[in-house]
Amino acid sequence: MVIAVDRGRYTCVTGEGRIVVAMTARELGRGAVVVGDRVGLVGDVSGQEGSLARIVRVEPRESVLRRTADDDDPIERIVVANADQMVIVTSVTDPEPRPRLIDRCLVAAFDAGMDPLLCVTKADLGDPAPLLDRYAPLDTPAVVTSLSDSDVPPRSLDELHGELHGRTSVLVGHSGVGKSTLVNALVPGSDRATGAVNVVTGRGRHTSTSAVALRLPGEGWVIDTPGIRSFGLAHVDPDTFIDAFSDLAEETDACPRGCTHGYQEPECALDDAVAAGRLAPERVESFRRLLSSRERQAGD
Ligand SMILES: Nc1nc2c(ncn2[C@@H]2O[C@H](COP(=O)(O)OP(=O)(O)OP(=O)(O)O)[C@@H](O)[C@H]2O)c(=O)[nH]1
Repeated sequence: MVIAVDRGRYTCVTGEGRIVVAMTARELGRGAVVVGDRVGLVGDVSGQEGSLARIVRVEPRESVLRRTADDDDPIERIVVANADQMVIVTSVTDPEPRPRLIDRCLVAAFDAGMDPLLCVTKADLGDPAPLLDRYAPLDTPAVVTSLSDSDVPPRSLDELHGELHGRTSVLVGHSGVGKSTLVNALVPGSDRATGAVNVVTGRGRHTSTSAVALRLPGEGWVIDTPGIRSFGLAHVDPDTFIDAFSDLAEETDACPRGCTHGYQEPECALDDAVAAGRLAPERVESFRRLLSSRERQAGD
């Protein structure tokens, strides 16, 4: 399994737990291997210092998390392969929660076939309830954490450990929400700032812009990703956005045929549901905003 990628060097962990650094065989092409990939290695797989193996095969992926930098960006990046859970990390404050980014992550998780988990951090700095309430109508599980010095040991991590156990979970979120802090608490000694990437570069600082996978104590993997500002969805058909808004999707059964549920729809059942108090207006607004921000393009 590939656990880190940095400047053409791929850090892999073998079935026996050996760390092997590899390059890719030329015929695989550039960018063919990402963190989370299961690969076939040949050559020097001793893992000894200075050794370099070669990746000659990438096993079929069970899932692929993609994103584009912007909604109109044709270049699609694969963030990780083979993750089965997306942990959407968002802080109560500092930085403020960004529901539109959360919604985008939910759409991306749905598209990739991953189970979403909401992780609300920095609960010591404010009340997580408003954010949790907003997402309560979805069936998305949520955990709350607070890792301040005054809350030692952080009891709340038990619940997160439970949700991550035995799974391959990718953490996504805006820069500064506390992903690295979480990883350091979840994987003792991981020293995220100098983590697996250090093995590759020999440098003291985490300089990679790609994801890094860390083995959880017990069973499972957690994959930390660099903080993101946006989650472009150029690769997702807007007709499927509604599927990630399961609270809204139920109501749209009553919509006229062909209704896109967007701002301009005269008879959309979402408006009736808001008027009747069954849906929060901000949830519908969130969905419509997302829909309108993503103009239709050829191939949708
Ligand atoms: N009060 C409080 N501060 C926290 C908590 N979690 C993280 N922080 C602080 O928030 C800041 C950002 O945390 P990081 O873990 O570096 O955030 P990140 O999401 O990894 O950020 P990027 O590396 O930019 O993606 C640090 O100063 C942490 O000490 C928390 O639960 N409570």
